[in-house]
Amino acid sequence: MSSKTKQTKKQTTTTNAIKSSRIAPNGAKQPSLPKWPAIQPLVAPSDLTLTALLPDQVLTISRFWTTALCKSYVAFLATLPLITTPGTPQKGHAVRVNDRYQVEDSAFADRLWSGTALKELVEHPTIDGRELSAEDTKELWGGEVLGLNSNIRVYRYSKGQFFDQHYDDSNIISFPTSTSPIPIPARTTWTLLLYLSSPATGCQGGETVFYPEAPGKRQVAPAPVIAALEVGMALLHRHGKDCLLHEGREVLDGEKWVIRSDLCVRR
Ligand SMILES: O=C(O)CCC(=O)C(=O)O
Ligand SMILES: [Fe+2]
Repeated sequence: MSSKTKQTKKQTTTTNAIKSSRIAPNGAKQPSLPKWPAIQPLVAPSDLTLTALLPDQVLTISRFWTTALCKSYVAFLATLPLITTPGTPQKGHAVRVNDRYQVEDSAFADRLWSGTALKELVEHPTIDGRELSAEDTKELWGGEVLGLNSNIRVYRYSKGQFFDQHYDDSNIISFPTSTSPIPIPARTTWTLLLYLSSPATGCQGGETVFYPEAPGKRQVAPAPVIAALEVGMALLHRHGKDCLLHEGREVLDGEKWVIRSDLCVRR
């Protein structure tokens, strides 16, 4: 078999999870979208809360997705055409060794936002039992939150793979809405990581570690903050100019699956 035929064969086997290609209003062919499974079963929003792993910087939501949902998603995500990132990164980018899949999917971003507890928890946050005022909420997220970035990223780290120390950039985007053909000018302010794996699914290592800065020149930096993997846990951390140096530690055994997006605020 020639390499071309091989490639075609591979593509047809991997596109089963993906809808056939779309045509944009201007007639341009757009890449196809995954047929994401239903986001259920879920825990009721009233049974979930935000916890500060590092106040004002790193927040988590345990059981954001149920174990059953994570399991069905991992089975689905494994059918997507994931691409192994090169070991040598672009200039200025962190060494990131994992398999990843990336897609612009505003409909899925919206399901992940309003079809789960996330919208409620972000719009009316209670952190460690403390309810935030509307003003504090706006300050926390860096503006009026519109929803999630349609840039959806899926990561699979196998044994030996990791994401070296780096900062996440804030991005300027156009936020699509169903109510208007004109998108809203927006920017991303916080990274969302949704963990689908943990030691309970056979994944060892792979923790996300944050390195807080020393409060002053002559002071020592606080100890690193370690987010241990938990199936179904969502983690939000500030990015852009307020991003802490962080990394995804090497996976020592099993696989680590993550879905990534970002919070978007009105510009
Ligand atoms: O996978 C992780 O633990 C970290 C991922 C990350 O830092 C990123 O997506 O920018
Ligand atoms: Fe990051």
